[in-house]
Amino acid sequence: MSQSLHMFTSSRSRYLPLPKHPYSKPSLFNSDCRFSIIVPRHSISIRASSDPNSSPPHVLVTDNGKGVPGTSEFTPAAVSGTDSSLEVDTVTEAELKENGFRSTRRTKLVCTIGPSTCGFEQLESLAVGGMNVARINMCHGTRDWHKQVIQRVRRLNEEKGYAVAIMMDTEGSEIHMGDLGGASSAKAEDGEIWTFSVRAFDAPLPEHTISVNYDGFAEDVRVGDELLVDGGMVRFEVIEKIGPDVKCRCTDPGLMLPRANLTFWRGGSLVRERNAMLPTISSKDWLDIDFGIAEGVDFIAISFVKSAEVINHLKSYIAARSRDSDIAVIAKIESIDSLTNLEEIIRASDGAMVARGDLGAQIPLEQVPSAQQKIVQVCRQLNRPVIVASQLLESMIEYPTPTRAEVADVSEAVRQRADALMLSGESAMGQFPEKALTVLRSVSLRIEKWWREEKRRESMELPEVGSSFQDCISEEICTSAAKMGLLMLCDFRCLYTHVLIGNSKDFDQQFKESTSKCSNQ
Ligand SMILES: Nc1ncnc2c1ncn2[C@@H]1O[C@H](COP(=O)(O)OP(=O)(O)OP(=O)(O)O)[C@@H](O)[C@H]1O
Ligand SMILES: CC(=O)C(=O)O
Ligand SMILES: [K+]
Ligand SMILES: [Mg+2]
Repeated sequence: MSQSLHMFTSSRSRYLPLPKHPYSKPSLFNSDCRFSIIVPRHSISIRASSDPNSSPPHVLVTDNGKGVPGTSEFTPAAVSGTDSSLEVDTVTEAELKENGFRSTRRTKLVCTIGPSTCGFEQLESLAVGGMNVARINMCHGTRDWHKQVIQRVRRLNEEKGYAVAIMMDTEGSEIHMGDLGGASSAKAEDGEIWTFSVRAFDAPLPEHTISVNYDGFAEDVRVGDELLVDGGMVRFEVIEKIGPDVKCRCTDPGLMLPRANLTFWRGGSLVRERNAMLPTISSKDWLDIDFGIAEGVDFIAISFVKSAEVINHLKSYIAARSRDSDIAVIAKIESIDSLTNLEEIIRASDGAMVARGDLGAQIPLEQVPSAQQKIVQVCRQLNRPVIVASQLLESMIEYPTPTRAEVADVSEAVRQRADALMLSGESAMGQFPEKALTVLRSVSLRIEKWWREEKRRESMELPEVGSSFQDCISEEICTSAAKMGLLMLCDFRCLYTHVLIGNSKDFDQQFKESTSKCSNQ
């Protein structure tokens, strides 16, 4: 019975912007929402909760602690939060003032921070541009470098009233290249012969040589295999094995970046030899996780998750390390195993990421869009926030405008109801990080508006209802109750916002309209 409430809350949740205290830890996701409107003789409390540790997700609207209020006449007096004062962050407030509640963006935006964006002013520009989460990728840079970024983001929040969260992304222990001996990139030309080796080299590396982090690489690979760098951005064919060295001929030229991921394919399938046994969380990752806990990051994203077990393990580790920590664990779906165990992984996690970069190196590229759709759908059904990541605006690393295809891709992710979109290289090392963020923001807003205009909000599929007649009745009642609750929540939020930003004269009118709308539903 609770399943349909659960489902409905999650499907609508993205459309409910969260009230935020400027200094509170913001949620990625829009379904944990509690606030009260205090008006003379009434205390209207609205609570939409998806806390997996508490009761099943639900929406509760009460007046003076009882029932759902009817159409009584209220006059606005004050607005206050339940536990602490509730405010929206500066960016949301500016958006509200400019566009009003109906046009406030719901899709959260995640920016990977790298050399292009690590300065205080650059971070501030991203915050102004709507960045909700700053992601630091532990594959790159030192802990001191990341620590500085975290401190700058915290300072921005404290001094300027932003609510930017920090997400730390682990390296994971999949096979990847070394750091190119300090070079920022290496160009492989068509037909060139390169050596991939598990030997340890002193910098600089011999010409056309790449070091590989996985000791079993030379044994696992076979002559004739296809070697893909970064999911196929550059391709090689294995032509010879000489002890620890593997000689390869470049078949698809391109630019290789430091620590790029490596996969090898045989007869059209990904080869998963002993490397499938590599731990999801490496010893370096555990040290990074300790660092993240000590720095109080808001999210830890785990790369190459294979099963729910690793998520549970990490969650108990975090709980043991810091008793009242509320670090959320995000499962990155980027391996074949994570697709196989999708539901149990998402159930165990606080959210998921469709990490299309590595996913596209593990499954054929043409299967990535349907995998994305499936992951987003499972997240909606299990009430977990989901981030769509990688190559959303890849061309904007170099160019100031996106391609039409990229805009269509961003639109599709929003249309699928992803909770958040992520920039990677575009913001980490691209030439136009702010422009890329503007594109994400404006496309998200446009598609959300389109949804509202098309009145598609209701069309989310409900899970299979029980087969017996009695079960159906319960489901129907629950669904209707949830719809009503959410509609009210939406409208109360609207009223709340108007009061908050000083536009309270509409309060009475709007309250009457919204409550009568609810009672007509
Ligand atoms: N902290 C950093 N320092 C230097 N370069 C960085 C940093 N973070 C990201 N980058 C650059 O931006 C690119 C894209 O970043 P991204 O976080 O997507 O990494 P990735 O290497 O593709 O791995 P992942 O699969 O973890 O996303 C990287 O390849 C790297 O060149
Ligand atoms: C984000 C990430 O890890 C990927 O796309 O592979
Ligand atoms: K990573
Ligand atoms: Mg990845």
